[in-house]
Amino acid sequence: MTCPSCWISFCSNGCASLAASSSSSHTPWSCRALAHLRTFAVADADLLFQANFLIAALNLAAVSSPSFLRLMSLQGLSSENPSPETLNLHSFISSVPPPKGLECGVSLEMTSALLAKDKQNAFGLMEPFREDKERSVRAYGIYPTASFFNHDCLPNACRFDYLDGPDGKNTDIIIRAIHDIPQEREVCLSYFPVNWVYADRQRRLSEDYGFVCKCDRCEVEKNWKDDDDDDAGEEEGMEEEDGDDSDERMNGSDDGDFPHAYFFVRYLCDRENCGGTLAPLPTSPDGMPSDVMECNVCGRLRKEEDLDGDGAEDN
Ligand SMILES: C[S@@+](CC[C@H](N)C(=O)[O-])C[C@H]1O[C@@H](n2cnc3c(N)ncnc32)[C@H](O)[C@@H]1O
Repeated sequence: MTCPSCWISFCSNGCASLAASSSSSHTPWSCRALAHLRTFAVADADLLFQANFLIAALNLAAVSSPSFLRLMSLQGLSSENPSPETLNLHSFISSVPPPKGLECGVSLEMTSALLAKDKQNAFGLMEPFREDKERSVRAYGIYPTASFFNHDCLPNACRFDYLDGPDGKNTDIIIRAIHDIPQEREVCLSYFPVNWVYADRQRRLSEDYGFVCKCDRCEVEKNWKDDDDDDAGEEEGMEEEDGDDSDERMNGSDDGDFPHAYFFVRYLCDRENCGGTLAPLPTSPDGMPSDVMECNVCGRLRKEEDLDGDGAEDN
């Protein structure tokens, strides 16, 4: 179903009327802004996503001031030297009359801060996994509570979503522990697939999140030669590891150069082109932990005892 004013598509009439309700995403203001966006020369798809984010964020100021303030409280500051893309997006958004609640207009500082919050906090919900095709992002969302999770290149929790699952249109995300987490240990996610090599991880963390990662894994991998790095996430490299001593390696007590082999063998999905992370299904209603692991990308289920030879957990 297509909105006749801005030409945005909805999956059904119900979805369109929900979006058009007074407290939701498709208000008269956002419809006008989206129509204006169609006439504005936006250079590429990434800028278009960001322009859509700015419209959704500013619309939030009109429909729910507490939600907008919550968004503004998330990590991500305006830049002192805005990029040409930020200037371009600001020139678009400031050419739309501001929404209710922001009558004094949208400053360059606010545009820049909103874009930083988007970059540092948005979760990309992916289209369903297919072995023969690289997945692309299906939707972006900001989940302000989940935004508090910091990153670790060997995370102890991971995110599941079921956007195209049996319930349909389910935009919830679920964070599950990958293994038992010792008391007082921080719960961390990986902001991208765990099998990315050191250089790619550092680049993404520096460009999009503004920090240099010094986690245990990076401290080991920064000393690897480039060709070692290329092998890090590949199955051959992992399969060469002997499962019997991998607990010791995970604890860093081995002087080998792949102390995280245990994590890769046990918690990385080995399905072709998947790269997902495995975590146990939720506990049963009577509190019994599940021994079935689910992949957060392809959804494959596997019994814990089938994952490796020793079946032991170190935490
Ligand atoms: C989604 S937020 C995470 C929560 C944030 N630390 C907070 O207090 O609101 C992402 C930002 O947290 C910081 N961050 C996350 N993981 C980090 C890490 N391992 N080391 C340093 N900073 C990290 C970076 O500033 C990053 O841009």
